[in-house]
Amino acid sequence: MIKYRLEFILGGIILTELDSLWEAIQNSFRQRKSQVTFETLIAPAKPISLSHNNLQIEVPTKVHRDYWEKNLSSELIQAAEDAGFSGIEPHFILEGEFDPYTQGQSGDQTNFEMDTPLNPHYNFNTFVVGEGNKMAHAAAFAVAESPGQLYNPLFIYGGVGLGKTHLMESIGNHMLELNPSSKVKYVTSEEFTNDFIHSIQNNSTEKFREEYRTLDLLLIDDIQFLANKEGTQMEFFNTFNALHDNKKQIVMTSDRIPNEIPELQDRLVSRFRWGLTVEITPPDLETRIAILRSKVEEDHINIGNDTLNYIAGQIDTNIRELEGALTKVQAYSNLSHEPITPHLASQALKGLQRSKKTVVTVSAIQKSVADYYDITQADIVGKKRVKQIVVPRQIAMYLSRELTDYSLPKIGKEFGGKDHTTVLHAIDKIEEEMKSNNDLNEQINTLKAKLRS
Ligand SMILES: Nc1ncnc2c1ncn2[C@@H]1O[C@H](COP(=O)(O)OP(=O)(O)OP(=O)(O)O)[C@@H](O)[C@H]1O
Repeated sequence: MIKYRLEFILGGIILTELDSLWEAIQNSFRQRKSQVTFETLIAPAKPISLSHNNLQIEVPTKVHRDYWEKNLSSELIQAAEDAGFSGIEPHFILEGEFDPYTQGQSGDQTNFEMDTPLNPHYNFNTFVVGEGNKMAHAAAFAVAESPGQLYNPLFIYGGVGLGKTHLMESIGNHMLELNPSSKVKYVTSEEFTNDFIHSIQNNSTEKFREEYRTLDLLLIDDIQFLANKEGTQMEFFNTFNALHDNKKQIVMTSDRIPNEIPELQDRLVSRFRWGLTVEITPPDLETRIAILRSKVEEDHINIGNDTLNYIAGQIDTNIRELEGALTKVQAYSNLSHEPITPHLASQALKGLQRSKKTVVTVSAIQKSVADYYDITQADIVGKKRVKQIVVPRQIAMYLSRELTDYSLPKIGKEFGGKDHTTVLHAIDKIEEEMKSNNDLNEQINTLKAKLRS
């Protein structure tokens, strides 16, 4: 089961996002439910995988599944959100129902054979096209129709929760629809890294290469996390070349353009720019309303246009947050037994400030801080220990915590793979210094204002 987890190997210690999420969910239920409920109905559930907000949970019986679906789902989503994982979608699977072989996955210990299955919901039909994503959508569709022929690689970049993964997986699903025997693989760059590390540990690099270099379509998500990973970059370079030489399609996503990815080898940067680089920008109001409308129609939820307009007006950047807001309103209505109206939505979304945090990306913060202190973004995410760089780096970490929803480990990763304790230490240092240093307060306020404008 552990094979399906997202693993982050840091100096021999394996931390999983899934573990920390599950622990937070369990703690929340432990506090709020009676001991007997917890032990009988909650504790037997086991997390299986977390992939792009899709949380798969295994339960032993149908009774458990019904109970989780009817009584615990909303609380689970809220507990996850409180722990910094917004927009989690739980799926419950009966024990024994999940068969890795039927998922096209082998049962041996070699991690690279464990593909993350494509999410069937992520297809072109469910993707709402608007001003901010129409170019990316057109390019993705063209690539899905003629893989390897037009834009290779296709590089999609943009802020958090704007639909990069949805679009990328749509290419995979469309291609499989047109040609079911195509060999399609979706991985995050972290999964690629872990697969590679496992293949070295298991003396199976040949198998790894065979797996990756014979694909028709490689979808690789969040490529920015290849930053600082020399060995994996080299392997990816060779994988890229093998696929490209054979006219096999490569699609990548990132939160920034290739040359802004810190410590990415120049030869990779130049290859990433061989094809087409397209941006997804935050949706305008009309698109946000259209996304909400399509979601309620799909889920057969009865919500009036005035409420949808209200919700879309409240969340103006991140589509994952937008979907989370809709779920929150529904949950609020279910719990209070009141119909969904704009007034109820305003009550349900009272604590919205958290959502608005994600307006700014960590990369934008790093860039602003670097510009402000006249150093480079690479300095900010690098390892240099001189004071002129260390303090701005700590300020950037502090602002990342203040202005985004990122957890400490996630912030650490954005800063060249630093440990979460380093991030915590930086934040503590800045907070302490701010108590007595007016200049620093002023600088931080200026940066905040700039980033929020
Ligand atoms: N244009 C769209 N139409 C319909 N749904 C969308 C659209 N864009 C995004 N979504 C939905 O918003 C949610 C977040 O999208 P997705 O995970 O693809 O974002 P992302 O850009 O990959 O985020 P991250 O940067 O965190 O990886 C998903 O549930 C997705 O289906």
